[in-house]
Amino acid sequence: MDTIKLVINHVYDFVSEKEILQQADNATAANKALHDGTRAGNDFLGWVNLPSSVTEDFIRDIEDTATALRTRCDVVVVVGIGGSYLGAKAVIDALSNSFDWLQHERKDPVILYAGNNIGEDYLHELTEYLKKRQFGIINISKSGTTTEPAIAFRLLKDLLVGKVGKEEACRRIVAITDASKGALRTLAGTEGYKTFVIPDDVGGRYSVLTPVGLLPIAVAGINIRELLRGAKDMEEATGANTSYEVNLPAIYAAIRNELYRKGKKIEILANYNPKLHYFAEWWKQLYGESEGKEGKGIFPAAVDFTTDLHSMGQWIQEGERTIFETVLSVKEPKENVKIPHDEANLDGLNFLKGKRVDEVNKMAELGTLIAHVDGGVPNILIEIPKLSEYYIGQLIYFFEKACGISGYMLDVNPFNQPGVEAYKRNMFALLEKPGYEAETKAIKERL
Ligand SMILES: O=P(O)(O)OC[C@H]1O[C@](O)(CO)[C@@H](O)[C@@H]1O
Repeated sequence: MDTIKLVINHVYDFVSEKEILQQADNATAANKALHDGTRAGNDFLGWVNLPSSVTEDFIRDIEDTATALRTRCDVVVVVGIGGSYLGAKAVIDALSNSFDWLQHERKDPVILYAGNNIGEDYLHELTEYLKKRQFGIINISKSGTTTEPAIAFRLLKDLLVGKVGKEEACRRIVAITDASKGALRTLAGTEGYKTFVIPDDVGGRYSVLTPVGLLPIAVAGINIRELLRGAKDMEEATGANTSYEVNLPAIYAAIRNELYRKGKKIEILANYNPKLHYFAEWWKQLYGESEGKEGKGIFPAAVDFTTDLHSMGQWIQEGERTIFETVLSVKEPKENVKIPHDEANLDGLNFLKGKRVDEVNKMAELGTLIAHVDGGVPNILIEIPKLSEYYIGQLIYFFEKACGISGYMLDVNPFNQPGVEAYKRNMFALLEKPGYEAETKAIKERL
């Protein structure tokens, strides 16, 4: 299999090859536990064999539903928060034209997002824009009760029904939720929306290869078969019996845990391609919710280079030495743009004339890697041959698998997120939600 590559020699000044090899048993046992279901969170392991268990009927259903939405709508709004939108946005942004929404003669609908914040102006501006568009909605919530998407959906549904009537609105709304529980499942049943199920044993942040990610991605005109093929190849290459030396997620998980033990408490995911910005946002949720608990866990941060070399670059080079970097390096861009000659040469850059822009980017990448390692920042490099459905599929499964292994190596349950409830309880108490009377009284006394 042609594959993404893991380059680890730039951590050797901080973690030796021997120390990495010493983690073989630990990492392999953690990987095996994900397959055998013998550790905490074993009711959330549906993602492990997901790519290889997808059926042709399922893919057709997704593709047909996507075609129906594409036929009826110029704009499709994906309503969801956290794992219910980040995976789709990560893949769509990685594989689309950066100026997609400005293209006039489009064959694919514009994909917009709502329900991932409670910004009043955002919702107003979105609904104003949609008034003039033929739009549809993919409403995604595993629990079916999350406040942010529920508020956005109320507004968008009212707008759509008012604009095209109940019957046509029903054809343009798809609900993706739990098989039987939650408000969204009930609503979809009453209204007769087309629905897809988020499997019980797949948590939100591991759900990009379920309808949660696949439907919006297919609506955007991206080939989900290739995405799944990439993920499936990575699933096969990282099975329970794969030996540690060639099991990329196991090695990545082991290194980051060794670095953490040595005081590297923050991992910065860096990219040199602006299309990967949201991939890092997806990754941040995956690792942050999975590992940040019981007073433990690497803090996942992200930067877009070279943009952020002109802002965060100073901190990374010379700030507190508690960080390491994982760099996403795309080998081959899709296009070929050469730097032109300039007669006046006022910027002194004629020495670059005729060179590809990517050559400059690659030298910035290499120069940064050397500088950061010299400055005490270990670097892990993930080489991606090109931004395609196939390699993004590999990368998704690679990071999911590594996250499960890493969480088990850290000795936490990587599949729960109890801490997220704290803000919700306070918000509901402050909003005087029925049933929260005691909490309302208690919190108001603290104000
Ligand atoms: O799909 P739901 O149930 O609306 O949840 C959305 C997100 O909210 C969280 O549950 C945290 O509150 C995430 O884990 C999840 O991805």
